[in-house]
Amino acid sequence: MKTYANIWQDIVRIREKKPLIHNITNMVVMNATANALLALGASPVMAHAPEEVEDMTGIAGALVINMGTLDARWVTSMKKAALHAKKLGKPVVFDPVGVGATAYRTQVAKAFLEEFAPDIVRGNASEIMALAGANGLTTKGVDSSHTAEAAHEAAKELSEGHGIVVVVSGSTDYIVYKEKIAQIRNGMPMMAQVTGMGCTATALCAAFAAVNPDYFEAAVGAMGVMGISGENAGKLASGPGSLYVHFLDSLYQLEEKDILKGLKI
Ligand SMILES: Nc1ncnc2c1ncn2[C@@H]1O[C@H](COP(=O)(O)OP(=O)(O)O)[C@@H](O)[C@H]1O
Ligand SMILES: Cc1ncsc1CCOP(=O)(O)O
Ligand SMILES: [Mg+2]
Repeated sequence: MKTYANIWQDIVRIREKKPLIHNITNMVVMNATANALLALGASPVMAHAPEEVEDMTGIAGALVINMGTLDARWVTSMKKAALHAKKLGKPVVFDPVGVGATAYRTQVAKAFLEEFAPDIVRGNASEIMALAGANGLTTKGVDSSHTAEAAHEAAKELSEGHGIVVVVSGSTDYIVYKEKIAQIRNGMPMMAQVTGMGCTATALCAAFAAVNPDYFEAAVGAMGVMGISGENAGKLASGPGSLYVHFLDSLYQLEEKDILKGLKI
């Protein structure tokens, strides 16, 4: 199957080009996602001042918009950066963290989706269902209370409605683009007990999108690499703390054979 070769080619490109990934992300995961991008081979920068986001997006290979710790000033920055990225044709990857938990998050996420049609949206099942659904669906916070299986119809609806790639993460990851769907069954359950793993998946989608203009393929690559690295880390970890450390090491040490032998797509 060609998928593994495409993924490996993208990893090689990321390691060679070290694309700058501009992250407007939440305060919980800044360090974790920067480390994961570095371990993969990309070059992260976290910058959210409205005075500089356009300049930063201008020199980046992709933009991550993550609404984990929202406030009004950050929303201004997110919109400015996204508008600029769209103008320049650079990929925008959106993580609607906690959408559905509060009216503010839901309003901001839906407005962002309508206004900018980000190239890739990555969320957990509850978030994708809340983003697609009527105003009624609520989420508990940032963790999912639904299975990814329950959300793939919602993902399809969002993808078709906005012409974007939608990723639902979980025990199986679903990557959806209109009528196309890929399922990845890598990873391990303890990944959900390390904060920032979802945000890391989103950041990796941006790194892959910076080197591969086929954003469906890019998202498949990112989720495959997340899952394989998580699985490899899980073999060495004794709890969430060591899982995180081994995850970074596994990402850094990825070899072609890990993709060839490990990818469950
Ligand atoms: N039960 C599970 N089995 C395997 N992988 C999982 C499981 N739960 C989460 N993951 C993986 O952990 C990463 C984060 O996903 P998830 O926990 O759904 O995101 P979030 O942190 O946004 O809630 C993804 O790469 C996903 O594939
Ligand atoms: C705990 C928390 N609170 C606001 S953002 C955040 C991090 C969420 O990260 P992830 O969705 O990757 O687990
Ligand atoms: Mg999340």
